[in-house]
Amino acid sequence: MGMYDEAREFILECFNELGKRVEETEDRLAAFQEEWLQRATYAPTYEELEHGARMAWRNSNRCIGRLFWKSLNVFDERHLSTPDEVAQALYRHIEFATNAGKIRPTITVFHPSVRIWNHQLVRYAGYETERGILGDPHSIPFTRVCEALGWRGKRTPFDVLPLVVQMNGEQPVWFPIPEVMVLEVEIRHSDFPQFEALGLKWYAVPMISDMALEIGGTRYPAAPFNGWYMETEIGARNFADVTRYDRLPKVAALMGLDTKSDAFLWKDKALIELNIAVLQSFKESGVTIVDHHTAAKQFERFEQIEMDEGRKLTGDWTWLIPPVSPATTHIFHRNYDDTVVKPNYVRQESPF
Ligand code: HEM
Ligand SMILES: N/C(=N/c1cccc(CO[C@@H]2CCNC2)c1)c1cccs1
Repeated sequence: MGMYDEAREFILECFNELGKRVEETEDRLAAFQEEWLQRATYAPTYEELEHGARMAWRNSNRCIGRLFWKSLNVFDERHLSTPDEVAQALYRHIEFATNAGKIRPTITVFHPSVRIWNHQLVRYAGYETERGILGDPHSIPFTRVCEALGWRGKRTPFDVLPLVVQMNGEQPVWFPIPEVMVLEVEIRHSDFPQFEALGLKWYAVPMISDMALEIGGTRYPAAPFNGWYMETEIGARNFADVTRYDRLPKVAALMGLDTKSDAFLWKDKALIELNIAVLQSFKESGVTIVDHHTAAKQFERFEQIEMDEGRKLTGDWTWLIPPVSPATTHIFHRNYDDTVVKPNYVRQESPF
């Protein structure tokens, strides 16, 4: 479908969902057609951008957190034209979304010529050293890019990477994130005092900055969005994956588990306690987080509401099931139509 039709169809769907009167819709369509004749492009109004960003979340097949799609906070920063202004808007996003731990799901939309090279606004650096890998292995390529641009990491396991902003395909510019702006949670476990000795911590707010927002055929390559974490993302993947922080053996050791045979299910015991530790620590620190059982129940309510409101639910089962105890959720026992509906958030090729 061409851009004209995609834009027209979006305006019709958006105005219908917003309960606009026929006259308003006709006026908007006339204005859109006039603009199309003049410039052959479609620039959503703020209202269309706000509702379009919310529809895109509602259409994110891999997202278990979609129940709250209507509450997304939308900042329109499409008028900014310098890297410094973009950096300031990103600082404002980080502070507003973090909200001292009471996390607010938020998106900031920049002009189509802006590109943010970070995978997430806050993420830890990764280094390959003679004595092995330090930090987050997933960040090794991007950390190299940051150091090539002049940034220098302290080489701790948790160095917060700088923001890297590119305008019009030009040379990217890096900006440090003030430490005071980055809320982090130290991981402890009430039943295992030695847990603290692992020195584990994680940042409070996941803010994806490398996906494009597509609305009515218009693409925004820089549209960072955040929600809050589901604990398994940190406890079962970031800390547990062998290709990430790989901490299960250390957790098993402090729990005094016998790790000589897989059949003792020591990895499974360590995994559960690590996820309990993440949940306890975030809750104790007053930082919003959701467990995978509650998240699945919220998603079930989302499924029901979509049915009630006459929309066809789409989803990607392989991502919707949690990585811990998936078969204890309703998601595991049903299937989902993975059709891609627009507006949506789409992956884009790496800029480096
Ligand atoms: C409010 C709390 C939220 C929770 C708990 C949540 C949870 C999740 C989880 C667990 C994943 C899978 C991530 C992975 O396995 O790596 C995911 C994917 C995703 N979420 Fe959500 N989410 C939330 C809010 C949002 C918001 C606000 C947006 C956008 C406005 C969003 C858009 C997406 C997208 C696009 C994906 C797929 C990413 C990809 O394909 O790489 N989510 N979500
Ligand atoms: N809780 C979250 N989790 C994620 C949501 C989307 C993507 C990701 C990270 O995806 C990476 C690529 C594949 N797994 C890690 C994590 C959110 C981030 C932003 C809004 S909610």
